[in-house]
Amino acid sequence: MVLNELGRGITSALASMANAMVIDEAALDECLKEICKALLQSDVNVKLVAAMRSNVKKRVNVEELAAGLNKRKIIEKAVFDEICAMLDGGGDGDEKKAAAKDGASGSYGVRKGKPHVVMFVGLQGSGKTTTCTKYAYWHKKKGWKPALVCADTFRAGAFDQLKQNATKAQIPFYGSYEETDPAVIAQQGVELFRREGRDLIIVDTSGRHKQEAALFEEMRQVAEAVKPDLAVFVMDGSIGQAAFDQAKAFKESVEVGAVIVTKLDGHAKGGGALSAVAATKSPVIFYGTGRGHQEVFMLLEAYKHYAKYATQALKAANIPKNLKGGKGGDAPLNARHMQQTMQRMAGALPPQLLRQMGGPSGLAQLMKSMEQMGGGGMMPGGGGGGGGGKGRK
Ligand SMILES: Nc1nc2c(ncn2[C@@H]2O[C@H](COP(=O)(O)OP(=O)(O)OP(=O)(O)O)[C@@H](O)[C@H]2O)c(=O)[nH]1
Repeated sequence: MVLNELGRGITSALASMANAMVIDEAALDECLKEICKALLQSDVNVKLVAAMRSNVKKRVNVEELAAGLNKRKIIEKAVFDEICAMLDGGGDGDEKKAAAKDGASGSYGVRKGKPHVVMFVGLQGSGKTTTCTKYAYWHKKKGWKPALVCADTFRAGAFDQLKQNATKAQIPFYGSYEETDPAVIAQQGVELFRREGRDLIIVDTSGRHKQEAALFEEMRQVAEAVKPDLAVFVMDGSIGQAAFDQAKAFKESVEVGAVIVTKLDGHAKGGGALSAVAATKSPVIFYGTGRGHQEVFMLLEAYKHYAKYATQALKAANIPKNLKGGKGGDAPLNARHMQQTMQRMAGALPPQLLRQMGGPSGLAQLMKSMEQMGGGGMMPGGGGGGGGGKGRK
């Protein structure tokens, strides 16, 4: 996946700076140049890249840093924070958008104990219908009672597609072959499933493009009819630079609170996602990596992506490269050491990112999942990083 290449590019830029004889303005500039190159190659908007560079430069004045301070650590932390800010959209502190407290019980913006309506919006063919079912299925596995409503009256066959997906995933659905007003169908479906006690009602809408004013008006009417707790902007990972304008147009019409990037199993560079994050000020919550409803390791994929940056946090928190214990460094970590490591790592992560990961317990769970996946990419020095970290000062 191209995101891995981005992760590698960033890690290797930081590693070469760390290996420089002297960390001065020139070394910082060289490191930032490499990071910017990696971001641009991944299709991240040039303005965002420039802003990231200038923010890091504003935060770190290498020449003025007092002697004795660990310049490498300060620079890594600044880069890490700025990249995280690109990912999580900054948020607006709105309670309803607060991340789920327990990463295992719900995804971003939905919490157990209260019914939710989640509306999916996006361009034609971005993967809304497919992702609706994946999203429903993912939550069903976590004990939710999801239901799907097809408010796409524009594309012939949309209802049949949703019906087919929902049937395979064994999730109740609602739609109509006769009714032509999507707002009416959406309202009827939401009311029906509310009566049935469903706690996650997902409304799929037609694909539309920002030039289509009438379709945008229709989307506003659907939102007005169902008053979603969360509107999710679904974007094709290969959309690239166009993501910013499109996402912005959606955000101006409905209160988009989260982004899902699809088709990252293909050749998509994925960097456009960061533009959508910037335009909607909302975080990426899932990644779609396939057509089937069971390809629902999306949150884990997102976590994996965060993990790249969490790796930087581990370094910034000065946690040893090798998390294994014992004299030879080969024994498994004991529980106490692991807990201490988690605490230090949690302390080094920006609070918002930590919240998205489900707090310290979500972070611990993530570490465990990464271990189970056998990648070791989460662990510093455990693969995935460039350079191996020798000769570091
Ligand atoms: N490879 C891959 N294909 C995907 C993914 N998500 C969706 N697709 C495919 O993309 C195509 C469009 O997906 P849909 O879910 O129909 O998209 P949509 O946004 O609902 O489409 P409209 O309602 O026409 O706007 C379908 O062929 C899906 O199988 C993904 O993550 N990976």
